Amino acid sequence: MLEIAELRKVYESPNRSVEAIRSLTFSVGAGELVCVVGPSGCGKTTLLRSVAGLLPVSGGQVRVAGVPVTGPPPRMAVVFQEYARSLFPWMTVRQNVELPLKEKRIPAPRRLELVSGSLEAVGLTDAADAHPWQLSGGMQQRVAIARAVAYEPRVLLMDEPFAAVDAQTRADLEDLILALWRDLGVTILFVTHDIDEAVYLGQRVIVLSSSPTVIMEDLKIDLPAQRDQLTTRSLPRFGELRGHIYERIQRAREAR
Ligand SMILES: Nc1ncnc2c1ncn2[C@@H]1O[C@H](COP(=O)(O)OP(=O)(O)OP(=O)(O)O)[C@@H](O)[C@H]1O
Repeated sequence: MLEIAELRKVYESPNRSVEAIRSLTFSVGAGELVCVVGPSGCGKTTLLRSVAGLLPVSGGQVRVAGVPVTGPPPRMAVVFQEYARSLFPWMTVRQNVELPLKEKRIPAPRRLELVSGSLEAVGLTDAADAHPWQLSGGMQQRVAIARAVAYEPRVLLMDEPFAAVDAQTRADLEDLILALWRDLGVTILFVTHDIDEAVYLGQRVIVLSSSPTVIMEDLKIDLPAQRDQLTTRSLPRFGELRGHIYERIQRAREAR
């Protein structure tokens, strides 16, 4: 579904050039959930924005379902960390979720169906007529997730989506993503700086080096497919995988 081939990104400005990504090559199969971790500033957001077609790349190519990305690809949705900035405060929850569907020119009856279905999936049916600023941070992020889900994406990109919520809400949102992923069969590329979160969610975890970035490791997470916060996180294998990734990232930081 996603092919990233020798992706390179250099940010050029008149007095400075920053080589954010040197060369990245990996792919994500249809229906896979792959997490990306790496030291701060290693280019995780740059990678995601390149895949989303929001940033011109300096070299290499990104393909979605075989088609080279030159702008935002169809049927791709992105959830960012800053939910407060990604929702329109003057619109209700329902209107926020509906907006991209209007832009996609989906007929009104189908829009209603998709909006109700996705609000129900994230447990926000009762908040449909509230405004984002009347909701907690975790609820606002669920609105952003509902908006992405209503769009019926085949690829969902998530950029540290839970970094700004408290630990309990974060665990709930992680489980929400796992449930949606299983139900919808969507392909997910999930960027996080939280190693535990990457191991808990991912079928694979890609570990990036410090900038200029290359892949340090592409690790299969051989934990049972059925995951839950208590059992999965207390498995000895969970600890081993976490320790292994932690050590790789430490090494990446020291090599800077
Ligand atoms: N618009 C820009 N212009 C110039 N340099 C940039 C720009 N955006 C990012 N960079 C640089 O590219 C590198 C990668 O940044 P990026 O935000 O992609 O990293 P990140 O891994 O997402 O960081 P973090 O984990 O701290 O969120 C950094 O050195 C950053 O300073």
